[in-house]
Amino acid sequence: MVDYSVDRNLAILGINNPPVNALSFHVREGLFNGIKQANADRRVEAIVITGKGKTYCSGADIREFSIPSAGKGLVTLGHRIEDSDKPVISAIHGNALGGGLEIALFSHYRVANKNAKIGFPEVLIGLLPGAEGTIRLPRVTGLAFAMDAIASGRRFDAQEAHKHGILDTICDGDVLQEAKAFSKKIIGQPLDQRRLSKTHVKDAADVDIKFEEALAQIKRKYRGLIAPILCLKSVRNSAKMSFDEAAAEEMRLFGELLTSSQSIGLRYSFFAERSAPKWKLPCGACADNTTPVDVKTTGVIGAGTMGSGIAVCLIRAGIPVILVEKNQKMLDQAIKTISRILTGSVKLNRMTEKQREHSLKLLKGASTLDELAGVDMVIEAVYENLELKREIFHQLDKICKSSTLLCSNTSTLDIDNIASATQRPDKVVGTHFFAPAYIMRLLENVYGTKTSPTTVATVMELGKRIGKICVLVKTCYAFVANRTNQPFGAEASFMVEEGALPQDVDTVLENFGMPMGPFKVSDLSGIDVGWRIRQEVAKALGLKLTLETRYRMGERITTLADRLYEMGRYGIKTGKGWYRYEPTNPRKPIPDPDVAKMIQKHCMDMGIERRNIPAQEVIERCLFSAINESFRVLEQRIAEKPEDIDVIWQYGFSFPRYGGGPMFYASQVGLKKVFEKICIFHEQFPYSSHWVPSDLLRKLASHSTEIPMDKWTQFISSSKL
Ligand SMILES: CCCCCCC/C=C/C(=O)SCCNC(=O)CCNC(=O)[C@H](O)C(C)(C)COP(=O)(O)OP(=O)(O)OC[C@H]1O[C@@H](n2cnc3c(N)ncnc32)[C@H](O)[C@@H]1OP(=O)(O)O
Repeated sequence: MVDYSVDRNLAILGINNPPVNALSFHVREGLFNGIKQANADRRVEAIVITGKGKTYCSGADIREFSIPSAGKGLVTLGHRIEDSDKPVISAIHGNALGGGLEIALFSHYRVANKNAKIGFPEVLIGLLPGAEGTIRLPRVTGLAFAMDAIASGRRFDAQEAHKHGILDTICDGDVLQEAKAFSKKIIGQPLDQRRLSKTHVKDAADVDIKFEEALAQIKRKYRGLIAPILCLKSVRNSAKMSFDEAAAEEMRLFGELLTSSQSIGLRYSFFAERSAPKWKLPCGACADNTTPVDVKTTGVIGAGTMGSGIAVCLIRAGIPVILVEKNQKMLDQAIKTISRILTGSVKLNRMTEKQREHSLKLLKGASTLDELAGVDMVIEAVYENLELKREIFHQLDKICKSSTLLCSNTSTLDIDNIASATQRPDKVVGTHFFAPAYIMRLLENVYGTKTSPTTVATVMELGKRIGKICVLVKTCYAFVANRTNQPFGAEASFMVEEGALPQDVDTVLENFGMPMGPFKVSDLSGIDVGWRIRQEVAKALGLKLTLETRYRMGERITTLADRLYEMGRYGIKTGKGWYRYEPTNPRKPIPDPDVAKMIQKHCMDMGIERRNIPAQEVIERCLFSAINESFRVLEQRIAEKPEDIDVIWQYGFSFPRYGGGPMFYASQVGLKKVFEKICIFHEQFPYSSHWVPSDLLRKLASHSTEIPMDKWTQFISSSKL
């Protein structure tokens, strides 16, 4: 794990732990022994720590944090490095992150390649740089930089690190050669001033002001998160306490964070996000054994909000788009909107003006499908109507070259049904983007019964190219995202009917960690949008909708949202929805007594007795109903693994990252407790089929011990299939 070699008067310790050279136990041991050996070796005058392969070191092994001896030995190793009688130079290329940067700060000198990335990302997994990082960095850079870097977790480049004194030199080429040349200048120089534990924080006198400034910013930016605050406190200690006292306190704070539920959730989320792109089909095809085809040109059908947003994603990533819209006025409007979105990106420094111009050149408007004959991939984004989509796919099948992939941005409709309108069902797939498509990171890719592995590989790869987090799911009504979110929204509305007000439900869920409650989301996305979908579904089922009912086809429903629609309250766009909005601050929701009156009248008319709904009930009914549906989705193999569902909730519905997602939340509450509560709600609300307990959940909950998440799906084959 650490290769030891001697090159003339230099000992080279090469960290060799692919893929990211994490500081796992054997790496720490190897470095410790290497330093010892080099100090005992008469030939050696200086020691270089470097990384084999693509990177120097990306930090502690995050998986080891779940075992009791987490990170033990890193500080001991660090002290061994700093105390070395022979100078130690860290030669950095690729990444020096977290514990990797700490090893560099224990070293006496640091040289780096100009492309290296440096940082303390621990806060992103709910921790702080607990191997004296919060005590050492301010001694090098001063307090303001250290507070910002440690509490934000951002990665910065070698130039910035050099400017702030973290790096002694940066080079263009091979960093090991640079370290060798550098060693000639420093061999024989006294080391004491190079040992950061012997130095002081230069701007210590300003610590209180800087702390208060940074704290105010952190509280605004990272609402509800503990780690950024403890990061700041530990940096403050570096200026107020002796080195040893601050280091001891840092270790205590690290221990507190390590066992915090936020860090446990964030560490889970780190790996869940990385597991999502590792798709697998029932036939055995998977990401590792399937090659995607190269997509050079694309077409997008429909220049509405979704189509325009998807076009932005593609052209921004350098992929040409033909945007087809038969209504010329809409097409012109969409092209203007796309241009405006890209101008916004320039203003936010997310792209340069030159990149914006280049992207816009990749966009071509067209009025007929014939223009799509030669493209490699088409994404249809017309409104949610099965017959319309089938007709479009039928035509595309005749127009497009035989290799063209045909994708639908449907959010609910069966992919098999759409694919059966073509002679190429193997090349038909769902690509479900989330609004606004150019902002939301999730792409829910949906395979049908006949979708080929190559088609799946291609949409997964395309998603990655355009910067999305892709999750693959199997076709069914509403797929995973909307299907598991539906009961969550339904229960929120039922509770308003039973006694809560929209703002009560929103506040509880926001306190839980959702950035916006469901009623604020509904106002943002448009009450008319939901209304139109309900009308379409009713039309397809041949149903006549009425406001004066509580049941439809044996299921409990609520017509509260339809009543708002009838009142012309479409949400933010009309200045009124579940809330009201002042023209002076059109995005700020204000609880509206008119809505409360409407709700009360509705309840009176429908004979519903209102009651107080406790906060705990709001959380349990919203989340447990979604969890129950999620277990069904797993059971039916619509989602391959629980992590996929959680990633969908994080990136599609902004579930707090530290909460993991509904499945992780269920694992933390305990499946037995979740199951028992679901059974109670099922008894209480017999007309909501989302409360019928999932068989898989029942099976898992019946075990005497909690079954870990990675074993959940094993219980499907042994029971139902
Ligand atoms: C008293 C005790 C005191 C102890 C104090 C300890 C203080 C130190 C704490 C730390 O160092 S915490 C870790 C800090 N480092 C990070 O958070 C880095 C996390 N990794 C990344 O940001 C990225 O992985 C990367 C390094 C930028 C590389 O990105 P890339 O896109 O190239 O690859 P990935 O797909 O993300 O990763 C590849 C592979 O590697 C796994 N992995 C990455 N980093 C770690 C890690 N630090 N520990 C364990 N595993 C890691 C990642 O999960 C991927 O593997 P698979 O999941 O695909 O199997």
